[in-house]
Amino acid sequence: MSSNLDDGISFRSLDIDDFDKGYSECLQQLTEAKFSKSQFIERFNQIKKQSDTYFLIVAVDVKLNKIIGCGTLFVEKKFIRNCGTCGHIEDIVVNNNYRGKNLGLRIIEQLKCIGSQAGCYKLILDCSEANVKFYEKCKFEKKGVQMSLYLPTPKL
Ligand SMILES: CC(=O)SCCNC(=O)CCNC(=O)[C@H](O)C(C)(C)COP(=O)(O)OP(=O)(O)OC[C@H]1O[C@@H](n2cnc3c(N)ncnc32)[C@H](O)[C@@H]1OP(=O)(O)O
Repeated sequence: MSSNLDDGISFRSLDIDDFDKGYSECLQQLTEAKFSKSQFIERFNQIKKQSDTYFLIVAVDVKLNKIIGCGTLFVEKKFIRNCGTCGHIEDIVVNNNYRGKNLGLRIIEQLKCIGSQAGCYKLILDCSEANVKFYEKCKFEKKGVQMSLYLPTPKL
């Protein structure tokens, strides 16, 4: 998966070299996302083994060779809906300096396309009220209520 309109931004799958291109820094504009290079490589390799389940894409400023946006599609195989497949959109972020140029929209378009090819009957996501308008522009509609329960995580 790779696409490049003539604006110096390319879209492609996350690569093992992307730690050095600012993947963590990009994610830090969404939430806490500090991890070492070895943690990145370990997690990257775990994800890579499930290549029909995890689709992580990045937007790259080609001139700077720097990651300026990213997004994830997680594909869930279900029993309901005739053993249907549901896509979960996660961790969408565009670098501050590149917002408002339709990059977020283009990341979502890429994930929609991947979801469609993976046979998803729907794509769902959780977001804050502040991002509702953005996702409506991406043709999502408000449905249901988001609920969370944070669990104590074991120290590894
Ligand atoms: C499932 C999740 O991951 S939820 C978490 C979402 N990510 C974050 O909150 C991280 C911080 N925010 C960001 O990274 C960015 O602001 C994003 C990803 C939400 C949007 O990315 P951008 O590249 O700036 O959005 P983009 O330019 O593609 O906007 C598309 C349209 O939505 C509109 N839009 C974007 N954000 C907003 C907003 N917060 N409120 C209202 N409209 C918005 C734009 O004006 C544009 O409309 P237009 O086509 O009429 O001009």
